[in-house]
Amino acid sequence: MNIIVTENKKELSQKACSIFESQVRDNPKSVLGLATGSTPTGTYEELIEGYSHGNADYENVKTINLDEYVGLGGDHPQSYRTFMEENLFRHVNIQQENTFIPDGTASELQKECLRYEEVIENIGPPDIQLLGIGENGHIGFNEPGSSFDTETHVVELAASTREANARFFDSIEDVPKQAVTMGIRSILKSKRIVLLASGERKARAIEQLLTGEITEDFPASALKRHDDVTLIVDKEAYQYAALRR
Ligand SMILES: O=P(O)(O)OC[C@H]1O[C@](O)(CO)[C@@H](O)[C@@H]1O
Repeated sequence: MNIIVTENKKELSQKACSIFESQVRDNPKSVLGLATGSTPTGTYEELIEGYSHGNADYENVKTINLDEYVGLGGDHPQSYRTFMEENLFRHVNIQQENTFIPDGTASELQKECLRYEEVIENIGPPDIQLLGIGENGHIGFNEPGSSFDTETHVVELAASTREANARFFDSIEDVPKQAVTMGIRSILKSKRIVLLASGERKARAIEQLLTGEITEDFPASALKRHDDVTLIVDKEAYQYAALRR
């Protein structure tokens, strides 16, 4: 795993942005795997800023997102579709029909999972996948204990994940209990992976990722089985790992 340690989240976001912009400049028809959560928002801000300076053209880019809450339609303020529209899509010249996110309101969720996996097969796999990491090591919504063999599937969210994400909702009761997420196997299909971690809150997870074993109890550890992963981590998130390396 290639590791880039930055001073702060701003620098982390700039590094991630420049990797994604290079990808799009090198291949204007790139397929980008995208993530939600608060960590990548800085990267999206940098991409929007870069777009305004002509750094990259998204006209022919396609995007595939990791996950969506079950029960939230694309127009729900907390859906990941809305998150992506607000944080990136509507600010660059990406075509709406080129953006793919699971449908959390599909009446038959199992069919939706199969359909989404076909999207990954047919449109993707992503040339590059952006990932955040949960405090418990989750990637996408693959919680500890998830099989490394899963493709897109429905998950029950861990209480800790619902608590962590409650800040985006009026109350914890409003946080959905399930999500549709790309599985670990789907994520590992990406050609390159860029994992971001920022802040003290992620320091234990990064320590475990870099010093622990590969285990389904810590989903992000599956990334060690991929041969092109870049971890961009700020000093705060790297602090415990730094002591042990
Ligand atoms: O970047 P954050 O908000 O800390 O979230 C970390 C991870 O948690 C999720 O938001 C899911 O809870 C992931 O999408 C994200 O990678």
